[in-house]
Amino acid sequence: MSNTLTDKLFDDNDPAVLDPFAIFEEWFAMAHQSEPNDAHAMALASVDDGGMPDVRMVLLNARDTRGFSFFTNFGSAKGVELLAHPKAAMVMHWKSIRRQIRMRGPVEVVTPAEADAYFASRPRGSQIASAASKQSRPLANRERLAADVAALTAQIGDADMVRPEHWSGFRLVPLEIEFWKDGEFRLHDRVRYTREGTDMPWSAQRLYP
Ligand SMILES: Cc1cc2nc3c(=O)[nH]c(=O)nc-3n(C[C@H](O)[C@H](O)[C@H](O)COP(=O)(O)O)c2cc1C
Ligand SMILES: Cc1ncc(COP(=O)(O)O)c(CN)c1O
Repeated sequence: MSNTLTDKLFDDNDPAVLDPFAIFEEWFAMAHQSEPNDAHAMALASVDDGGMPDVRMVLLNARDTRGFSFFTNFGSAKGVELLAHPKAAMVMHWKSIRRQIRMRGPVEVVTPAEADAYFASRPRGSQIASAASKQSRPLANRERLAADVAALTAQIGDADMVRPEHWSGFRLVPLEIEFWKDGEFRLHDRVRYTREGTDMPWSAQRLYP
């Protein structure tokens, strides 16, 4: 008899509703053991003013009982899209364990203190890069980027790098979390957790693969 959360998740004889954040942690820990790199990479989807979906990879940074955060340039395509339409979907797929987790829900901007703390933890080179890069806007050539980085580096000297206003984080607050585990002949296991709001209880539903 084994009793991982995953066993319970897919046990039809035990209808207990689990904490999906805890299941996430179990899978995420497994992924960290087996993925060659970036187990915390996720595809993040947003939508533009025309309703056209957009997607790109970001790194999952902080996570807690509120939700799942990532950091970026707020003038980037994703920044502009999420500020205008603060809802997102994300998916993580770990090839090494053949599992997928997807989530959807509203996004909120992290607090300045949270953004400052994460920014301060990054290597100085990354701090300077995110201040120098006008992410997602046209760049004439690579030389221009190098010159911008060099100018900023000289300007700062030995001073601490302060987080630029345009660089912060979003937190995806999931109202849906789906767990998918590969099965033989495409007969996968899927269970979707949903809740009506952040203060509402989760319910779970198995889905056809
Ligand atoms: C594995 C991986 C992780 C990435 N993580 C981030 C990230 O955390 N934040 C970020 O702004 N861009 C990240 N990027 C770059 C984005 O995928 C994307 O190129 C950039 O943010 C611009 O996207 P946008 O034009 O849709 O805003 C990452 C790319 C890869 C491949
Ligand atoms: C442009 C950009 N910004 C931010 C990140 C997130 O990583 P970190 O905060 O560790 O630099 C990445 C990761 N690839 C990135 O490419």
